[in-house]
Amino acid sequence: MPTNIILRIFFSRCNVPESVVMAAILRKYIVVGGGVAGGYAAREFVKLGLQPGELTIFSKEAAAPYERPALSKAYLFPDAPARLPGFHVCVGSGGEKQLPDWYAEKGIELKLETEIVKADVENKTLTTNKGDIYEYGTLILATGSTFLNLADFKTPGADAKGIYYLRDIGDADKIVEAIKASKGDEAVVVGGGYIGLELAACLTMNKIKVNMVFPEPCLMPRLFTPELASFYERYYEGKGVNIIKGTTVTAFEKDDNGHVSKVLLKNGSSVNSTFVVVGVGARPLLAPLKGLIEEEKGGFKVDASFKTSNPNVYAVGDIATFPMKMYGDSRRVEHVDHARKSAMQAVQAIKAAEKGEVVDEYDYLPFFYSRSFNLSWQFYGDNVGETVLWGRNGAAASESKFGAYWVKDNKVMGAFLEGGSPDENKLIAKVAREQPTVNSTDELVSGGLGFASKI
Ligand SMILES: Cc1cc2nc3c(=O)[nH]c(=O)nc-3n(C[C@H](O)[C@H](O)[C@H](O)COP(=O)(O)OP(=O)(O)OC[C@H]3O[C@@H](n4cnc5c(N)ncnc54)[C@H](O)[C@@H]3O)c2cc1C
Ligand SMILES: NC(=O)c1ccc[n+]([C@@H]2O[C@H](COP(=O)([O-])OP(=O)(O)OC[C@H]3O[C@@H](n4cnc5c(N)ncnc54)[C@H](O)[C@@H]3O)[C@@H](O)[C@H]2O)c1
Ligand SMILES: O=C1O[C@H]([C@@H](O)CO)C(O)=C1O
Repeated sequence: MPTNIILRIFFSRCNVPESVVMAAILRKYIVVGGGVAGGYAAREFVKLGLQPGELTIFSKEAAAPYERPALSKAYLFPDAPARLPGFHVCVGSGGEKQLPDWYAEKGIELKLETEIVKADVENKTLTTNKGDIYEYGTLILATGSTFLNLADFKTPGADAKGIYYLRDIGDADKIVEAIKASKGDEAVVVGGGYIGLELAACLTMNKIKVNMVFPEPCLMPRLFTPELASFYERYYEGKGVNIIKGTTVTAFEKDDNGHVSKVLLKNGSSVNSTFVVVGVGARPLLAPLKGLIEEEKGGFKVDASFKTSNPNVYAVGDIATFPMKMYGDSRRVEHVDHARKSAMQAVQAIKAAEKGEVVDEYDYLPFFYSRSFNLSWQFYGDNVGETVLWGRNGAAASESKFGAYWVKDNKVMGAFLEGGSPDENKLIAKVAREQPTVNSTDELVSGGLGFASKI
């Protein structure tokens, strides 16, 4: 038994408080969560000046921070799949690859496979699952999200073997093994959001017949309009994906070994399948600070520098509900671009505060994207108001570019582009940022990308 635990048992019997027993390890900065935001926060600390021993990062995962988006894309490719160390942060945004040695060289303590299980914001301490107690000067929470599990919805048979979820590299490795083991059986992908879209493509690329099941009338309902969705649905069907819309899974049947054998649907039909991937949404991970910090819209409420209701605690990435300056409201965003930028903003704010300075408010332009098969789309801004599609027929015929603008009160609020080059994507980002006024939507339809190039 480790000495600290023996000591704790001894002192607890003498009624001595734990905080007196355990000398806390003091750190100027602590980051809880070694995902995307954790990795980008580390880089920003180094950039702005960090002394060895000032920063500890805790991660439940065994791998140093990596670019999570790769897991539902190149990690699952049949040929030349991406593997670590190839996609450690910050390569996803064109930065240096931070291997574990990078953290050691910079004097950063990277505690992998270490979960923070308890927090005390009054004494500014954190307790790890190994029983160590750390005391922070400033804490950055970057714990991200976890997947919603069908077992949480009490779907019968949801505990069957052969049902997979995807959040981290361990999950991705299980899917890779299942792909290798699959012998011509059909797969079911549950959910028509990001995971559904990207996993249906990856499994198909691995020559697995995919049935996609989702409750909405069209794919990617969070963003796509029915017309946009119909292009992607037709494209996927052309690749052999069977799309089953407007229904959900009611139960999974198992074989004698407890392995999934059949997926039963609410519409009365069923699919014989031994391989199921579920992507039905995510839930932000607020533990172990839940209850200790003010919440809003399901996340920790932060100001424009990502400071929470506790002045020593910042929250970034998926778990932060932040003021969206452009739209005058507050939002939580579960996308990588925001994870990177919010982490950088928080570190800049922390360092500025030490000098009695303040940073500019976070002024975020929402940016979402996905890649699957030979498709690649980007969206910037706010998907509110009327949607104006351009170039759509050309796209269906030749895979040439097409896009959409969202217009509200005569202002272009959002812009979408399929198949854009980096420069073209910058053009649509500019439109969403500048929100130009349009008198008639005709100029958007006829102008297409040309409209964006004039802004
Ligand atoms: C498969 C997949 C693909 C994606 N693809 C895209 C994409 O293409 N484009 C896009 O914009 N977004 C994408 N996203 C979303 C994007 O990856 C997330 O928004 C982003 O990773 C959030 O960063 P984060 O640092 O807040 O959380 P995460 O990157 O999830 O990191 C959180 C880390 O904290 C750890 N942790 C949690 N609790 C504790 C604790 N108590 N103690 C210690 N460690 C803890 C977790 O294990 C994890 O390592 C994808 C997400 C997934 C799951
Ligand atoms: N390219 C990207 O940005 C990207 C890629 C992968 C994952 N992610 C992130 O990972 C997280 C998880 O992604 P996701 O795709 O699971 O979430 P999502 O919110 O994108 O999609 C959830 C989908 O689940 C479906 N659904 C909901 N309840 C259901 C039910 N009971 N039965 C069947 N289907 C149901 C719906 O079709 C819904 O669109 C999100 O935070 C997402 O932003 C992002
Ligand atoms: O942002 C991203 O980072 C990874 C990859 O580019 C890292 O090499 C990926 O697939 C993204 O979409």
